[in-house]
Amino acid sequence: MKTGIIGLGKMGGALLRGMLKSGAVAPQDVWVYDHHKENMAALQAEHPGVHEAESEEAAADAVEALVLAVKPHAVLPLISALSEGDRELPLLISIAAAVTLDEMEERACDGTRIVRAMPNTPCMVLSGVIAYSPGTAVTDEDEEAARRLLSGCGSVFKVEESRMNAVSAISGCGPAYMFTALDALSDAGVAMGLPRKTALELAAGTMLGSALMLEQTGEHPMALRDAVTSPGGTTIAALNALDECGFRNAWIQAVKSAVRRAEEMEGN
Ligand SMILES: NC(=O)C1=CN([C@@H]2O[C@H](COP(=O)(O)OP(=O)(O)OC[C@H]3O[C@@H](n4cnc5c(N)ncnc54)[C@H](O)[C@@H]3O)[C@@H](O)[C@H]2O)C=CC1
Ligand SMILES: O=C(O)[C@@H]1CCC=N1
Repeated sequence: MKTGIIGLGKMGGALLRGMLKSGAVAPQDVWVYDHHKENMAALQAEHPGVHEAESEEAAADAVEALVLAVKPHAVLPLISALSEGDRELPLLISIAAAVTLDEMEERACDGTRIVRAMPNTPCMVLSGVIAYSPGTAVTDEDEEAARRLLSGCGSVFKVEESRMNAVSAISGCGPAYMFTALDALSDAGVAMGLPRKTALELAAGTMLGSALMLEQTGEHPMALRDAVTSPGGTTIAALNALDECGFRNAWIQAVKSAVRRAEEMEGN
C-alpha cells in the first residue's frame, strides 16, 4: 500500500523504520515529508528509494494511507491545511497524544477516514506496542489495512478511544520509564563496583528476559517473582527496600500524572 508520513522525528522515524524493516511497506511505496530536510535525507540514506514529497499536500495526494507524526499542537492545523479545497484525503493515521478523533474529524472534510493510534519507540526494533481506535468513517478494509501496516512494528491492540490516555501513559510513555529503571539499576551496579557496560548489559538482559518469561509462561508476575524470592534470602531483602522507598506507588503516581497531563492537553 502506498504509504506516507508527515513528521520524521523520534516517533515518526521509529515507526517508519519499523515498517520498512519488517517489509510492511517497500521503500518505493513510501512518501515522506518533514520541515527538516535532514530528517528525510537520513531516512533516504538508510532506505534508498523512499520518495521525498515536496509538501504535506503532495504527500497526501501520492498515497493511500498517511501517518501524521507531528507534535500534538500541530495536528489539527495540519488536517485543516490538508483539507483545503475539499481535498479527498487518504486514510489518516494520527499518532498524536491527546488529540481526539472528534477534534480531528471536525477539521477534516465529511467522510474523512481517520485512525487514532498510540505507538511506542520500540517500533523501531519491531518490538513496539501499538493501540488504535478507528474513527466514524473507517471501514473494515481501512482498519485491516492500518493493522497490516502497524503490525510490522509490533503488537497491535484495538482499544476504546476513551482508554487512549491510559494506554498512552502505560505503553506510549512506558519506554521512558523502562530506560530510567535500567539506568538506575545499572547505576546501582556501578555503585557496587561493576563496570558500567557490564551493569547495563546485566540490567537490560534481565528486563528483556523477564518480559519474555511473563509473555511466554502466561503466569502472574507475582508467581514469577515468588520463584526468585528465597525465604530469608537476598531478593526479599531487596524487595523490602523497594517497598520502603514507595516503589509500587511511584509507578502508579507516574501513570496518573501522565493521564492528568494528557487530559490537560486535550482541547488545547
Ligand atoms: N516520542 C514518542 O515516544 C511518542 C510520540 N507520540 C506522538 O508522536 C508525535 C511526534 O512526536 P515526536 O516524534 O516525539 O516529536 P518530534 O518533535 O521528534 O517530531 C516531530 C517532527 O514533525 C516535524 N513537523 C512538525 N510539523 C510539521 C509539518 N506541519 N509538516 C511536516 N513536518 C512537521 C518536525 O520537523 C519533527 O521532525 C506527537 O504527536 C506525539 O504525541 C506518540 C507515541 C510515542
Ligand atoms: O511524551 C509524550 O507526550 C509522548 C506521547 C507518549 C510518549 N511520548
